[in-house]
Amino acid sequence: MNRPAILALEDGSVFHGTAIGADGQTSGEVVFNTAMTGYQEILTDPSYTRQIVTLTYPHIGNTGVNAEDVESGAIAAAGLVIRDLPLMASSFRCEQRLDDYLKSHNVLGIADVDTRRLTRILRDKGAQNGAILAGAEAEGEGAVERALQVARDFPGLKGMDLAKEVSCQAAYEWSDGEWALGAGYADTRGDERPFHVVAYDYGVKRNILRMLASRGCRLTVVPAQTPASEVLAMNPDGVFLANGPGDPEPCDYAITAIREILETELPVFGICLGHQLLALASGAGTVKMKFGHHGANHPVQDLDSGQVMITSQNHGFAADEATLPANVRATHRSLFDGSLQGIERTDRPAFSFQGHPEASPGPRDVAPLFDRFVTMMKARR
Ligand SMILES: NC(=O)CC[C@H](N)C(=O)O
Repeated sequence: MNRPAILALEDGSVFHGTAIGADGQTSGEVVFNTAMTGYQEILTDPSYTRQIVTLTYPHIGNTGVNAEDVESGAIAAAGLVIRDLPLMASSFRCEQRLDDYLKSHNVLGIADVDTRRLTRILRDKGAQNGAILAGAEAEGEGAVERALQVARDFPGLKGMDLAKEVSCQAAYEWSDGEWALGAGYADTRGDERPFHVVAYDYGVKRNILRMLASRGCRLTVVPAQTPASEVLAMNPDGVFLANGPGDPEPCDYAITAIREILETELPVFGICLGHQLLALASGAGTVKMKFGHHGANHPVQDLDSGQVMITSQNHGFAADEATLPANVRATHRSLFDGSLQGIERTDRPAFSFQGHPEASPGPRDVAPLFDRFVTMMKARR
C-alpha cells in the first residue's frame, strides 16, 4: 500500500509524493544532482551529510542495490527525492531494492515528485533548506504546516562543521586497490617500498583510498582532528586531504594542522573539502555557492594545457579565486560558471582539485591527478 510523503522547502514550496524509505521526518539542505547513474555511490558519499538529494534523472532504482558500489559504510544523505521508482529492480548484481535499502538504513525518501519543477526552484532561488515527512507524519490536517516548520528549523549548512562529525574515530590502515585504476594509471607497485600516505578523513570516499592504493600507496587514515605533530611523527611520504561535508571555514583544527604540514616539504594533495581547506590554510577565502555543482558531466579546464575534462562534482562551497595569495596559483576552472576548480602552491609540493578525480560515480578524466601526487612523492624520495 502506498504511504504518503511531503517535501517542503523554506521558500514555502510543497510537493506531495509517495514514501519510499523509512517513516518519520528529516531535514537538510535540498540539492539536485544531474548524474544519470550512481545513486548508490551518491547516497553513501559522506559529503552529502545533512543534504536531501534530488536526482534529476527520472528513473532511479532500476538496477537495485548491492554491497559493493558504496563510498562508505552507511547512507550519508539526509533524504532522497526522485521522480519514479520502477516496480521491478533488475541486475545480475542486485541484492536489494532501493526502497528496502533506504528503509533498512532508516533513511527517508520520496518518489512521484515533479523533480523538474523542484530543480527549477533550486536553480532560480539557490539550494533550499527543506524537509521530508513520510508515512503517518505526512497524514492528516496540519501535515503541510509541520513540514514547512521542520524545513525552516534547519539552520543551513553555512557555518556548519561536519567533517569532525563524520570522520573515523580512530586511525586505520587501508591497502585495498581493486577496481580503481582509472586513466593514466602509474604502476608503482614494483617499487621496493610502497609510499606511505597519511589521509585526513573529513568524510573520505572509499574510491579515493582505492585509487591511491592501486598506485602503490599504503594508507594510514586518521581522524579529522589529529594534530599535525602526530601525522609528521608517522614519517609519511605524503599527506592527503579528503573530501567531506559541511562548510570548510569553521574547520579550524584542520586549517591549523594543514598550515603546520605546509611548513615541511611533504607533498600534499587535497580533494573537494580537502581542496577548500588547503586554500584556507594558504590564506585564501571560501564562499557558499548558489546551488553548487552536483553531477557527473561538468566540464573543467586545465589552465596550463587548455585541455577540457568531463568531471564528477559535488560541492556547495568554493575557494574564491579573487582571494588567492601570491604563492597560490589557479590551475583549473569550471566551464559552467568560471568558478575555481584547482590550485597549487608555488612554494610547496602541494595541490588540490575541487571536483572528484576518483569519480564514483562519473568519468575518470581527472584520474591522472593521483599519478601527479605519486610522482611528487617519488621525486621527494
Ligand atoms: N564533496 C565535498 O568534499 C564537498 C565539500 C563541501 N562540503 C562543499 O559542499 O563544498
